Amino acid sequence: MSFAAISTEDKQRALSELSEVKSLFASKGWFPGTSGNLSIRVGDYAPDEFHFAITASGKDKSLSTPEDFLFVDQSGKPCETTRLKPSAETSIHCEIYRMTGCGAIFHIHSVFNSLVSELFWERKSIPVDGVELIKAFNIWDEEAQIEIPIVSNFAHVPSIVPEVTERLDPRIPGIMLRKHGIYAWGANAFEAKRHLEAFEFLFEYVYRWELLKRK
Ligand SMILES: CSC[C@@H](O)[C@@H](O)C(=O)COP(=O)(O)O
Ligand SMILES: [Zn+2]
Repeated sequence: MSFAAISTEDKQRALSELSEVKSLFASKGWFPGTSGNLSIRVGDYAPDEFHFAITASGKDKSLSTPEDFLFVDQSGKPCETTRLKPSAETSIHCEIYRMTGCGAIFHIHSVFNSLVSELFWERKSIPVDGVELIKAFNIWDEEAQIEIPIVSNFAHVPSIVPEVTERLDPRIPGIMLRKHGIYAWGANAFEAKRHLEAFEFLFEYVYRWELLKRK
């Protein structure tokens, strides 16, 4: 499906959902120092052709302006003429959409997600054992145990992508970048938000529990 074939209503809906999520996450302090990026897919999906709206790079994400978002294609190229630059991390969004066919991807930096990414770096994943909020990922096993993958954080963002390809676990709707932040996704914005909120709760839990155990 070409970008032109996607209805204006669908594009507008994606932009207003992004705007709503951005304000909410900003109110939680989830975009310190212009960090973080958000995207929502529009139109039909095929692994080799899809489109999504994404936050423009380097903006103060606690503000609402007419220049907050732009549309890009599956290779991260803008779909329309614009002076806006897509997020510096667009290639990671492209790869997650390509691999999962999801509908929305939200990325934030927080102190707890950065701490646990380093705490468990040698293990290459963050273990979570039997915490109720694992159910937010649609994992309903009694005392479920999950591992959230951690990948390297390189200054050259495209170099991060092959590790995402290798480590993404279809059962877990998130991947952590070392000492950087979490990417969470879902079928739509509602689900991606639920997943991100659950991850952040679990990271704080895991961090505090590790400290208690080590006392
Ligand atoms: C300003 S520090 C954060 C950035 O380096 C990056 O990790 C980030 O999340 C935001 O980049 P952006 O290009 O605005 O999407
Ligand atoms: Zn980031």
